[in-house]
Amino acid sequence: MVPSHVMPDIAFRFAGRVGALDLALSLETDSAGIIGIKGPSGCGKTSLLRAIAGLHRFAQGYCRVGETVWQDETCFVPPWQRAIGYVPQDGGLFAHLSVRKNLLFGARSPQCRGGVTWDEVVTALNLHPLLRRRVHALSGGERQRVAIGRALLTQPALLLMDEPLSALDRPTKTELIARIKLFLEEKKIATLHVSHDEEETEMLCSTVVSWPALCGTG
Ligand SMILES: Nc1ncnc2c1ncn2[C@@H]1O[C@H](COP(=O)(O)OP(=O)(O)OP(=O)(O)O)[C@@H](O)[C@H]1O
Repeated sequence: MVPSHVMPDIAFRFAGRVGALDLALSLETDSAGIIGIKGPSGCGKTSLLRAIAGLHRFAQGYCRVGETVWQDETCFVPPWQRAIGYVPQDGGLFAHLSVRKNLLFGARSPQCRGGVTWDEVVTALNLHPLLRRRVHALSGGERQRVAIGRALLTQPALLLMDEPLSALDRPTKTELIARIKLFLEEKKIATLHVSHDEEETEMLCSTVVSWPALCGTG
């Protein structure tokens, strides 16, 4: 297994308003690994992932992954130019397309740089039986596997996962977590993972950051 210290480090500091909340968040890591983010409902975890993805712009922000700066006082890199794989809470799949076409959409992303192959992703997430299916005919857990696969195929430097396994039963989830963890570590994909399931977080993540530790330091 490849040690997590070879993954790119992450540094961010955001401050600003989301809805009725004033948020100040910061985190700096020497080695990113798979970082779990815990916190009460509504504290801003999704907003944080959206800010890192470039989908929400805090009034003040700084965000760097490895050597690459995505936001600071002088620059704001648009979402499509960030090497991000984002798995939103609802999966964000295209309902009118097949699973194969959803996955290909990730693979065709302009941020592709190689490293993660189609076969590896399809095998790791056991997507072979689903490839011809339409998204609207999938179960919630199947959709989540496809959403993770699509995000991985974009060859992300940073993977953002928001409740990615919430629709899975415990045995399936346990098996999938082991496969995903191995995959992310082998491919050195730094990851931020949000979940209310403490067991999931404990199994998947190398580090867990609680919301109070993230807040008030920005
Ligand atoms: N587009 C929006 N407009 C206004 N308020 C918003 C918007 N998005 C989120 N909020 C508010 O910002 C706060 C943080 O929301 P966010 O979804 O980031 O929290 P969360 O920690 O991910 O919650 P959960 O664990 O329930 O998913 C909440 O009070 C929410 O109501």
